[in-house]
Amino acid sequence: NFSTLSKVAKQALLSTPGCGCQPLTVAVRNISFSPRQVTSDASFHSVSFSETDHPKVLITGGLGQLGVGLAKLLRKRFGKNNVILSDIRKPPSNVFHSGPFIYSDILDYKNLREIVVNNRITWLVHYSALLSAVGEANVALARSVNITGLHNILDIAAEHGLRLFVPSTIGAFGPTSPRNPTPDLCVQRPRTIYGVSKVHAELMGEYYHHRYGLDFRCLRYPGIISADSMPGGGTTDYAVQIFHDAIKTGKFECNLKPDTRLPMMYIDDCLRATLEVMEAPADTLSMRTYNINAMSFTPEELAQELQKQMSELEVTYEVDHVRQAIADSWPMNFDDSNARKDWGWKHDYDLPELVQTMLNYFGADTLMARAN
Ligand SMILES: NC(=O)C1=CN([C@@H]2O[C@H](COP(=O)(O)OP(=O)(O)OC[C@H]3O[C@@H](n4cnc5c(N)ncnc54)[C@H](O)[C@@H]3O)[C@@H](O)[C@H]2O)C=CC1
Ligand SMILES: CC(=O)[C@H](N)C(=O)O
Repeated sequence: NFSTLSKVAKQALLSTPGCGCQPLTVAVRNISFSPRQVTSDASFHSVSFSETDHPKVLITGGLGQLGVGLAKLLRKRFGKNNVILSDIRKPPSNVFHSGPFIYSDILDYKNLREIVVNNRITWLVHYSALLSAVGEANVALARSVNITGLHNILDIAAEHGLRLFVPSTIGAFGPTSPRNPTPDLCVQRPRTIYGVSKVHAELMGEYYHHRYGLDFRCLRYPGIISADSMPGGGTTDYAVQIFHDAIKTGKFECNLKPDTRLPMMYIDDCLRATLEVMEAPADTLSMRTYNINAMSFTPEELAQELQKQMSELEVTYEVDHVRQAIADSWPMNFDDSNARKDWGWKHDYDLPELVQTMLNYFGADTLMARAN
């Protein structure tokens, strides 16, 4: 009946909107229109930039492929002690000694809140996630980390007036999206838990922005290629592994078909884009979620570019059907014209510069030694 229904509805309104496990505050539970203690001008009780010289940044999931590099870039800009890396894994000693590191499990709402409060955090970069291939291998964990964890992050950010960056991905598109090129706004029906969770993150972040004034910023990254950090279990991992195997053995077995075209980017471009969009004045952002891109290539094209310098490199193909199906549903080319127009996005690395930079990192000496 109506009275039971309205009791249930009231209960739902009064319960915690975020993690579902820890109440935000007593005040939150008495305000049905907001997920947090205060509304849009939340920053009055947190530290704003005008009060400090620099933002105080927390990076979650910081020990993956991208976090350590981002911490390095942000520390150069804002000072070593203003950027805290966090993860649930034990940091290698060089990372531990290079700046502040803290344990943080994004599924633990109270732990997150304690870190944000004790360190007077003003920017949150949320990198924790399970990527596309590992996500398919463990859907329950991916759902929990990528969706429940994101809810905690959104509520913490809203409650404390933080500027929040959450990366999305080319994987947020699916087989019914236009693939060549894929614009910012189009059908998004991904077929992986990773993609579903990232569309959810985009929509929730934008909803919190419009509803509660959360300063949410999101870039859809292409596959990222780095030399000094390994990818965490995605579909684009081959484009990193090929360099390691080429240098070590002169051979590479690719798990995608030779003509699988995907958007890609060198890590320095990706991290710079992240800093640039975080620093962009709010009035330059006509959207809160942007595609960014640098290049698009196939395994065959990448191998050919490498073979220009390592003519003896042998590439064979042994297709992984899970990864291939994912790649076949993703964009082939990414339209990032809005990012270029609104906040001046411009990539530095195309395929030849990428390959040269990666080979330089691994050392011309190693290559020479192999050639002789
Ligand atoms: N690397 C790439 O090619 C791309 C990455 N992205 C996004 O960028 C972000 C960072 O990516 P990567 O560094 O490559 O990911 P990664 O898989 O290398 O690292 C993710 C990190 O999250 C941590 N993590 C897992 N569960 C956690 C929990 N409960 N609490 C705290 N941390 C937890 C892991 O320990 C790991 O260090 C992710 O959100 C990813 O979706 C988006 C597109 C491309
Ligand atoms: C493109 C991504 O999001 C990631 N590298 C993956 O392949 O899962």
